[in-house]
Amino acid sequence: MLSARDVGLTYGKTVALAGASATVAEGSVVALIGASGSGKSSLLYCLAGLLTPDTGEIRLDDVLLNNLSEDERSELRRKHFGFVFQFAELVPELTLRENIALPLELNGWRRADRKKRVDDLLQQLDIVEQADRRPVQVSGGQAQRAAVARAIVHRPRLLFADEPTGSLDSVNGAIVLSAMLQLAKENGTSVVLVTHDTSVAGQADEIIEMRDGRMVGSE
Ligand SMILES: Nc1ncnc2c1ncn2[C@@H]1O[C@H](COP(=O)(O)OP(=O)(O)OP(=O)(O)O)[C@@H](O)[C@H]1O
Repeated sequence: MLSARDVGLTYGKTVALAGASATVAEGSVVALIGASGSGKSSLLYCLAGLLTPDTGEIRLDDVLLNNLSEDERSELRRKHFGFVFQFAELVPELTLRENIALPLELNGWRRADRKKRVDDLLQQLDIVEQADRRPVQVSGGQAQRAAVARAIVHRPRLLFADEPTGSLDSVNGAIVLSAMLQLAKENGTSVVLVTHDTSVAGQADEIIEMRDGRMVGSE
């Protein structure tokens, strides 16, 4: 469904990706692992249409992402992609409930449908009591669970997660990860996950190990 072929990306003199390829099948969980600086996040951002590679192709079904305009790419992300980053990156002025509802507002969901969907997720992620607090008024694990809810609330086809458990202790990390993977499965969402943690990677359907900007084994 989503694929990168022979992707190259440089930042000035730094080669971040040197012919990286990857395929994400419908409904599967793919973990990107590898040493610091090996290009994991760069590949994730290229796959997600947040960065445009210098060379190579990114395709979603038959659509070549490289050829889309910035507006077309952001519409694709808004409708079909969800994102979880290491630090929840919620909007600080909004409550957890309001943060989670944001993608639904942007996608034009009706108020009653928004409320039902957000209430369901608050319950599934066990943050009902914190729903009307702002991010600074909840724990890191609760904020990250809200970030997972926000990433998946509009039932995206793809969820991109960059070290989603990296800022949490192991107990909270495990809770966030299992919630994320379970929700993804229920929604038929594929997941692309960058992680340093082998126990996290172990829960993926497929592991892609990066070294020097490409997949290990493809040199
Ligand atoms: N915005 C940027 N400007 C300049 N160089 C960058 C930028 N982003 C990444 N790089 C460089 O590109 C290379 C690949 O970075 P990338 O973040 O993809 O690696 P990573 O495997 O995700 O690393 P980490 O595990 O440390 O996050 C690194 O050498 C990095 O320093």
